[in-house]
Amino acid sequence: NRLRGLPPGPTPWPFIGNTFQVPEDRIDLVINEFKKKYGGIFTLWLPFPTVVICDYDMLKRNIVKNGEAFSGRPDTFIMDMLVQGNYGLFFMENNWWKAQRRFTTHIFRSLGVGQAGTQDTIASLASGLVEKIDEEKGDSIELRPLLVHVVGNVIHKHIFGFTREWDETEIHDFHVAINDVLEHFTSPKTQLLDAWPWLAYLDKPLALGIPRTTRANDAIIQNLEQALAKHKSGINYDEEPSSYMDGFLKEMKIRAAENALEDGFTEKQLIVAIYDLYSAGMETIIIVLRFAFLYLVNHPETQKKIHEELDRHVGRDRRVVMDDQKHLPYTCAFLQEVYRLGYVLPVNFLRCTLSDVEDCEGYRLNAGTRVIAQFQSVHVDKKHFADPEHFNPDRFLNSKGEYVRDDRISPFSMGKRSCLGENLARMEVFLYFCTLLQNFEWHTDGPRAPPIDVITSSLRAPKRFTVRATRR
Ligand code: HEM
Repeated sequence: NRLRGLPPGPTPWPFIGNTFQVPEDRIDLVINEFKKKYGGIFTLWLPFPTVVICDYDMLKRNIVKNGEAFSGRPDTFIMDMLVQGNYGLFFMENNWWKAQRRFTTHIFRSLGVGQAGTQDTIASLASGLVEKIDEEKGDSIELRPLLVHVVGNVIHKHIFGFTREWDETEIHDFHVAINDVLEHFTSPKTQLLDAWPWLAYLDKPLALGIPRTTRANDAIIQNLEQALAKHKSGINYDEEPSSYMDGFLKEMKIRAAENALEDGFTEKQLIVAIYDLYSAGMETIIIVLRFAFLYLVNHPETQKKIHEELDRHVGRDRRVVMDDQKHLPYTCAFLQEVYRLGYVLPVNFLRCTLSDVEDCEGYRLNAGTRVIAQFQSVHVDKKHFADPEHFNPDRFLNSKGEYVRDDRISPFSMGKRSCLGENLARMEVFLYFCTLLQNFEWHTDGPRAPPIDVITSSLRAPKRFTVRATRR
């Protein structure tokens, strides 16, 4: 590291670097250990030298203030294997990315994301969810499959223009397949393949899971291609787009007429962009909501306060809307605490520098250096949060009981590559959570609350747990 002018870090092994010192099921915890030893910036060889930035001020100074330089994504073996290159919204690192990101933000806004349109979609799905939970009559329930349907349907509606019924299986099938694809997606072991692609032949001994990943990936692509073919045959180009797919196809047509296809408006890009939106917009939100209910039943005093607040400001008859946030400080503080401890990505997606960075905390990073903006470390940093492992929403209320939004909690990351779906995700989490609390009292399923145990792979989620809900 010294020879290359990189920040210090644990000694790498030849060929494999630090790969086996950062096991994927504890990667966030190991990074926090290295932070104690090396500080807020250090180098891990995975197996390419990768600069990890995990201190709040350092993240602000570099990832945010020098955002453009830190907005690249490296080429990876896994993306080549799955979609034969850097397509889609996550991993595109070329001039297309800006145009694609701008287009997606624009079309989402025109479809009502962050506004009344999406709020209505969520409200209608939430009332279906309440009915489903009612049918259980206080019996033991696992929230996950129910959430797959309602959360999956929101992104499905925005992408395809319609929702699916409870007895249709498409959304659940996608959910199963995407979880297979994501199993080892960001694992340091998978990154070994970036340097040594032939290691793919050692799939079994290295437990890389490649056959399962490719099987699930092929099924997803095939389904999306079929959906696209069906959609194309029914589209009316003269109408306002009612879905992402419509909007994209219309944009393709306009650009073809103007001979301006250079920003990547192709069918291949459409398929992978939908793949990204669908996968990013489903399991992440489900996990946050599951964390919310797990903490809720572990801290019954919080449920009482949220119920009181909802009864006082919303009542039990009208539906909850985003504007209610102003009057629900405790609920907002509770959810911010859930976002703090229930971070969904154990390790952030890889970035790389697009240009030479002369001074990154005293080090010079060449263009193309891999970087991890590890905001999760800040969430549990003692310097920022007293007793960080303890779940305590009160930390986000001031002396007047008002909610204080805290920039140090950044579950959607920061800088130019921060989450594109943040508004949609925050809306879903708030509306689904509040609707379920407005209608039900939540209990542990058994004498003791389920432990706060997590499973970590590319995503970090609570282990399976069940709860009971009784009508209020
Ligand atoms: C609670 C839910 C969610 C969480 C915690 C989350 C978190 C994240 C994080 C940490 C990143 C990586 C940023 C980086 O590289 O620094 C990201 C990127 C992204 N997210 Fe989300 N996300 C969520 C929901 C969504 C939703 C609902 C969508 C879309 C509908 C979405 C679409 C994306 C996309 C497209 C990117 C890539 C952005 C880029 O590279 O320019 N996410 N998200």
